[in-house]
Amino acid sequence: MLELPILKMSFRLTKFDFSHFRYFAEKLQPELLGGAVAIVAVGLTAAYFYRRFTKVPKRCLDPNNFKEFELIKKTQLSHNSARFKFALPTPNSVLGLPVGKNILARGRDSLGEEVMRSYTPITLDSDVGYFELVVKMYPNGKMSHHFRQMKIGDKLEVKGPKGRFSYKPGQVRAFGMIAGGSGITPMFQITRAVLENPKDKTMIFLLYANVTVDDILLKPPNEWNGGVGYITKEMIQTHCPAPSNDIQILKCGPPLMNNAMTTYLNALGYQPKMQFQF
Ligand SMILES: Cc1cc2nc3c(=O)[nH]c(=O)nc-3n(C[C@H](O)[C@H](O)[C@H](O)COP(=O)(O)OP(=O)(O)OC[C@H]3O[C@@H](n4cnc5c(N)ncnc54)[C@H](O)[C@@H]3O)c2cc1C
Repeated sequence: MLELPILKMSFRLTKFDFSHFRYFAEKLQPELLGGAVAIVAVGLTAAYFYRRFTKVPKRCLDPNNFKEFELIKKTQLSHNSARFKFALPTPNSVLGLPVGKNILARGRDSLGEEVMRSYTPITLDSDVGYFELVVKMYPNGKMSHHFRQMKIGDKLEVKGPKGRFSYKPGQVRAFGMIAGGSGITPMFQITRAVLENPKDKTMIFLLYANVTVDDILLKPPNEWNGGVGYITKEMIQTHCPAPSNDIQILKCGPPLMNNAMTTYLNALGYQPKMQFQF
C-alpha cells in the first residue's frame, strides 16, 4: 500500500463583522435621502471619469476563443513538476480569471494529436503582466508531453474562464480543503485570495496528500514534518470544520481519492451542499 505524506495547515481568523453596516441601515433617515442621491450621482460621475481616464487593466481571457501566451520562464520544482510563467500581451494586462475558476489549455500529445486539459493558475489578477501554472507531468500523460516539450518563447493556447465554483469574500465562515497532488492549485489560489484581503476573515483548513515528500507542490522551503498515510475519516474529523451550513469542504485530487473523500464526508454528516469537487 502506498503511503501518502500529509501536509496540514490551518489559518485561524475571526468572524466577519457587519456591525458598522447595520448601524448605517438603522440610522438612515428620510431627510438624508436627497443627500444620498447627490452623493450617488457624484460617485457615478467620478467612476465614469476614473474608468475613462485611468488605465483599467486589460483582461486577456476569452471564454469562446483560444488565445496564445508566450512562455517566459520555466522552473523545475521536482522530478515531475514545473512552474510555467506566461507573459500577458502588455505589462498592464491581467489574465481576468475570477478566484476559483480555471482555464482550458490546448496542446499536442506525443502523436501530434490535439489535447485539451484544465489548469488553475496559482496567480491572481493582482499579478499584473503575467500568469503562472504549476503543472505535474505524468510519464504517459498527453498534455504532460506538451508541457514537457515547451521551451522559452513557445506559445500556449488558453481559453476561459471556466468552472462551476465562484468565490466571494465571506461566503462561508470556514473552508476545509482536501487536496491530492496537483489538486493543490485551486486551493492555493483561493487561500492566496483570502490571505491577501485583510477584510476577508474566512478560516482555512488544509489536508494535502502526496505519494512522496518530493511530490509536495508549493511547499515552504523549510523542512516538512507532516503526517504519513492515506487521508482518513478521522483526519477529516480532526482537522476540518464540523458540518454546518456556513462551511464548505473543497475537494481536488485524483478520482479514487475524491471518491473516498466523498464517502467519508457523507458518513460524517456533510450534506452535498457543504461539499464541492473541482
Ligand atoms: C479544474 C481542474 C484544474 C486542474 N488544475 C491543474 C493544475 O493547476 N496543475 C496540474 O498539474 N493539473 C491540473 N489539473 C489536471 C490536468 O487537467 C490534467 O488532468 C493533468 O495535467 C494530466 O493530463 P495529461 O493529459 O498529461 O494526462 P492524461 O493523458 O489524461 O493521463 C495520463 C495518466 O496520468 C494519470 N493522471 C491524470 N491526471 C491525474 C491526476 N490529477 N492525478 C493522478 N493521476 C492522474 C492518469 O490516470 C493516466 O494514467 C486540473 C484538473 C482540473 C479538472
